[in-house]
Amino acid sequence: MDTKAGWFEDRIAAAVAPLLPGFAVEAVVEIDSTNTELMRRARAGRVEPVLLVAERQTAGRGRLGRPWQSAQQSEEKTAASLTFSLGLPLAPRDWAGLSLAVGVSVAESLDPSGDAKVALKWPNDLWVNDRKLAGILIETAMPHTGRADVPAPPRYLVIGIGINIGPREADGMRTPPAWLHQWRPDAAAPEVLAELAAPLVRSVQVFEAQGFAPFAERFAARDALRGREVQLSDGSSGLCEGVAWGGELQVRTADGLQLVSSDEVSVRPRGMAF
Ligand SMILES: O=C(O)CCCC[C@@H]1SC[C@@H]2NC(=O)N[C@@H]21
Repeated sequence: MDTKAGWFEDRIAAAVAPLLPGFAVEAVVEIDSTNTELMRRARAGRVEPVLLVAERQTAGRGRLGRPWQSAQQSEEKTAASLTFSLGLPLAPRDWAGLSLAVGVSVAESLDPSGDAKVALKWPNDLWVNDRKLAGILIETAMPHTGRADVPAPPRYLVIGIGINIGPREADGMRTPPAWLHQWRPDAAAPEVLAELAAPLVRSVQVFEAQGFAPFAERFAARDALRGREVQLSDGSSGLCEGVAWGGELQVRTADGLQLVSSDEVSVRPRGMAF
């Protein structure tokens, strides 16, 4: 982990740290993966609330074991990607729909008016015109106290988010990229993080108390798949009827209405390759 202070780290400290009381805000130049680092810490018993931001990741990870490659950094003082993880202990009654609630929060921060058409592609991508702007990787660790008579704290949640800020090549991505500078040419990663960090923490707290229900209509308003023919990675296909109250995708196939959970399959609008 390269923690040498630079412009990026200074700006994160100045712009973001004051907005997140109770969280350690850490910015590093280079790391393997911000998610991997917070999961390592949690397994070692370090379960404090933290926001870890990296200017570069050398082994960024996406869902289903896929790599997450950040956009190429430019020569100027602008990070082409925003990559960070938020870690905190959490004890919701039900975890279903958490990644959707996180997506709603980030989409609303990046595009409050909806004019930029930032859409949510179930279960955890942000799209603009069917191009991937951002991805979300949620992981949890079960901290252990090492003593049978001492109850374990709630699960430690790690929310990793990668956002394309500047232009990037498709470079093997499954979905062609979109980037924030397409509609906000002057946006810089530290300030973007400052816009979305506090609403994200609030959203996670709302989710812990109330589950997915407060986010369901907001998800529906940005649902990229509802009303479209979709294909699942298990080969079946059908008409997407939006997201159920439990966060599952509803797909009407020849066999009837299927409730698809995110662990089972990937989904694409028909005609797009997996
Ligand atoms: O698209 C996906 O499948 C999810 C991508 C998540 C990428 C972010 S970048 C910050 C954090 N660290 C990682 O290694 N992954 C997440």
